Amino acid sequence: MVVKETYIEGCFEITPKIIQDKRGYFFESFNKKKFQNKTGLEIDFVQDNQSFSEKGVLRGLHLQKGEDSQAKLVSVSKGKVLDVVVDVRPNSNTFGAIFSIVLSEENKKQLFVPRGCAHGFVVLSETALFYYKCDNFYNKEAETGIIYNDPKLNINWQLEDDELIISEKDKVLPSFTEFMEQQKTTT
Ligand SMILES: Cc1cn([C@H]2C[C@H](O)[C@@H](COP(=O)(O)OP(=O)(O)O[C@H]3O[C@H](C)C(=O)[C@H](O)[C@H]3O)O2)c(=O)[nH]c1=O
Repeated sequence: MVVKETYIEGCFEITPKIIQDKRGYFFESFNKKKFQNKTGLEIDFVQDNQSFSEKGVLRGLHLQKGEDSQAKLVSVSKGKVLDVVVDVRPNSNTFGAIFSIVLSEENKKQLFVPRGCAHGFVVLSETALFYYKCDNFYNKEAETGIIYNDPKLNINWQLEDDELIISEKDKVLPSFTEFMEQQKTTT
């Protein structure tokens, strides 16, 4: 597997080694020892999630706060998404950095999203099956996030606004500025 650290500190792009034979292909979608050797991180994933979405669905930008924060290993098993990470860790050397990458059934790439980063994706194919591992449990009370179209972040989601399908919950997420203000009061 090839592991490259992105320009967000602790966020890694992972390309698994695909073993082809006459029957098809095989790859290790996660190997704790190899992951630790390549990233230097010892991760214990405790929850796996899957979500299925139609084209234009945008989920995010989400994260869980405080001790409920989650690192995620995200991938796409069917279809194609644009995956986006925003470093909102106040003390990070890459605070405010935005990294985006296409994850797809075809490229089989994975992205490791460190704790404390906001994460989201938009579906570019007709449908997409999104699969991810988390190193902390879901806690609804700890959920927070940033509105997808925050003017300061100015993320290019590659689709027009009228193509996007967004949950009512995500439509009222705070702005980046409001989110950072909220962080100050809770830490
Ligand atoms: C995340 C989660 C949700 N749920 C329940 C809560 C709702 O009844 C339903 C849908 O939840 P939500 O609309 O928050 O799902 P997404 O919009 O896909 O949320 C995810 O989207 C972005 C991309 C992320 O990175 C996060 O992992 C996660 O927030 O599943 C659970 O039961 N367990 C869970 O771990």
